[in-house]
Amino acid sequence: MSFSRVKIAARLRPPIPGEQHDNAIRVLRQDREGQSSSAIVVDNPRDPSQTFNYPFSSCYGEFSSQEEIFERDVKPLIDLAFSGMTVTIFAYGVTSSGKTHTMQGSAEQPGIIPRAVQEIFNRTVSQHVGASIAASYMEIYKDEVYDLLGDRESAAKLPVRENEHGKVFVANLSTIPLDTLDDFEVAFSQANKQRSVGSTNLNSVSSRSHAILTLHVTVTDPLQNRTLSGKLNLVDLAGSENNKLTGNDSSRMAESAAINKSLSVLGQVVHALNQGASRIPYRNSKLTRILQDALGGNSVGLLICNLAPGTKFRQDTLNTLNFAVRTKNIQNKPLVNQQANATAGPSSATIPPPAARSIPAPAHNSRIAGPRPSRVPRMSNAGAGPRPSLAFSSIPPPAAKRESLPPPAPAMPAHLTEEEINARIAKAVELEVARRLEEREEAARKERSMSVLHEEHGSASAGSLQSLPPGLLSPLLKKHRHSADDELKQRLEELESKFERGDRDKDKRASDVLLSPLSRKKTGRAYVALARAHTQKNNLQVALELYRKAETYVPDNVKLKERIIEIEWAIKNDRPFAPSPKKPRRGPSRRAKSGSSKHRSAPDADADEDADDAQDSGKENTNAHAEAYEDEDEDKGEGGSAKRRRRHVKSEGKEREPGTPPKRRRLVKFEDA
Ligand SMILES: Nc1ncnc2c1ncn2[C@@H]1O[C@H](COP(=O)(O)OP(=O)(O)OP(=O)(O)O)[C@@H](O)[C@H]1O
Repeated sequence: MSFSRVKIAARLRPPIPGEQHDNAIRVLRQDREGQSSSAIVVDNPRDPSQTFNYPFSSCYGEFSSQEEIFERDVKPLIDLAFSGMTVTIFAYGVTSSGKTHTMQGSAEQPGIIPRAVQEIFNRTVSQHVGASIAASYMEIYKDEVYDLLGDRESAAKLPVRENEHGKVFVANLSTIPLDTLDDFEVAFSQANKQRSVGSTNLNSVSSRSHAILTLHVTVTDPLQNRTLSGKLNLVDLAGSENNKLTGNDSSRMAESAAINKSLSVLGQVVHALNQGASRIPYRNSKLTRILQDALGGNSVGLLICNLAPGTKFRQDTLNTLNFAVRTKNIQNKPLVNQQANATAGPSSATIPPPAARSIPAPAHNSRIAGPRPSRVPRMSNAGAGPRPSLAFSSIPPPAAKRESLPPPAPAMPAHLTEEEINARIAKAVELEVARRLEEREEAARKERSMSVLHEEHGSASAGSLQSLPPGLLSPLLKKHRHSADDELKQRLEELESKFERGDRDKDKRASDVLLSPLSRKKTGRAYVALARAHTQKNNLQVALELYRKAETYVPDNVKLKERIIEIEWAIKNDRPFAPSPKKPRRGPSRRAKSGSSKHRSAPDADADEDADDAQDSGKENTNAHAEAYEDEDEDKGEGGSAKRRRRHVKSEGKEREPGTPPKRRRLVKFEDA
């Protein structure tokens, strides 16, 4: 089976009138040796002389046009929908960051939705005589699903169900056939008037719901006697909200709480997928249930991270970008939805599409029959004007009519044998490092019992660290020297030589092949532990390489980035570097108690923190993004979260003396809080 990672694009909007403009968040583009790269750069809130870099293949700045985004990132995905795949594109970001602008746009600057519809029609007309298009459009408001193509005043809450093939669908959601672009324009404009919007301090037309437009593309392929059913899900998420900034009143607060909760669950789903968890909490919100296919399912995914500019939005931006980094690791397994045509009888390879109910097309311009009336109160759009309508005519026609459909994007490579080998190597590395950590823990425990004082001065583990073998992977290599598995031996040798040479490019490639998110995290943690050992021996250059290596496995780890900056600083200024001494544990951690991982109880608490506490950087904001990344602490109550935030706030505000290394903030560990 082929795998496909969720692709990430980041878009920084320009300042809007009345907003202060500063450069705290910016897009960096570089062209080196014919290779172009781009990144979002954010000033470190605690030290403006330092920055956080988030490299993504698609980064758009304030001058990027709607067309640029569509042509570069969306159009290629439309090919996949025509090949029978499900594609999900979702716009994510804090309120007022430009999600609706990106998805819908305006009459002057049409966004992804009108452009995608036009592109589908262009192709259908010019290339696929047998193609048909249909649409459904729903909103998730306060965790209930409503049909936006029906009469919203008397809308029923729609149930979310699963069909016999495990596909999640919204029951009774209407699907309208679209014969012309006009059909869509009329239905979509009408539906958007019904979408729940409200006015907040940050956005006069703020979306109060998540909106999901699905375009169904059915292509009959008479040559192969099959019908391909592709889908394009275009998702405009409601933005997470910091109620201090939005100035929400009580009714808006209820909406805001629902928005923040669903986004928090989205964060938990992404986190669980990254952890390789056996239970993914899709069912904890309608949003994640409906997006299940896009997150670890059979859909091809594009996440567009919308970012608002300036210091005011910096923490939200960091939260959004950290979410993006986590999402990037999610692997989907795209499937082609195809059915053998009736004359040929059912094909064994057939994957039936989800059993969503279609309703007949209304006559042109006619209202679509609404679902059963309900007593669900209609939410108020008071204080907000309608979103501007779209003008499809303003989208320029394609330059030239294409003669034939470009070949579908090649299937993603699925080197299963390679994966197996990699998994074994990852496991071997993990086991070896775990063994070493255990040895060290044992030694440290003995030492601690001899002298508590000694430990408090940070030298407790020094003796045990001396006993670490000089070669990093050599013991593993030795262990497998007589193994019958030549490929495994060869890969270990490669890893060994790559690492010892410090060949970072190849090294990165080696890290890329360890595919399981859990393995990545564990391996990252292992490298952090080794790096720390070298730091304590003052082998700063080696330690730096090891930390960088760790970063390739856990790229979203803010603390790790900070540690790298600190060591770089120490090397550059020829200063020794002393990691902060480990605080003694007050008692067994919650994780240790639950026995979830023996790595967690390793004595190298700093390393453990380094690998785990990425998202803790500045959680002062009480918005949903921040909550979403606190999801490690699954059973935390709100009080616990607030307590942690207060502690973080307390630790802020101490300025660094010029000429001293950047201080590493010691974060309160979840277990301690
Ligand atoms: N790239 C852009 N260029 C110009 N204006 C933009 C851009 N992105 C957003 N805007 C403007 O910023 C404002 C907020 O954008 P938008 O309503 O799309 O945000 P949002 O993320 O959908 O907010 P919410 O989550 O509250 O619905 C709007 O006035 C919009 O026109």
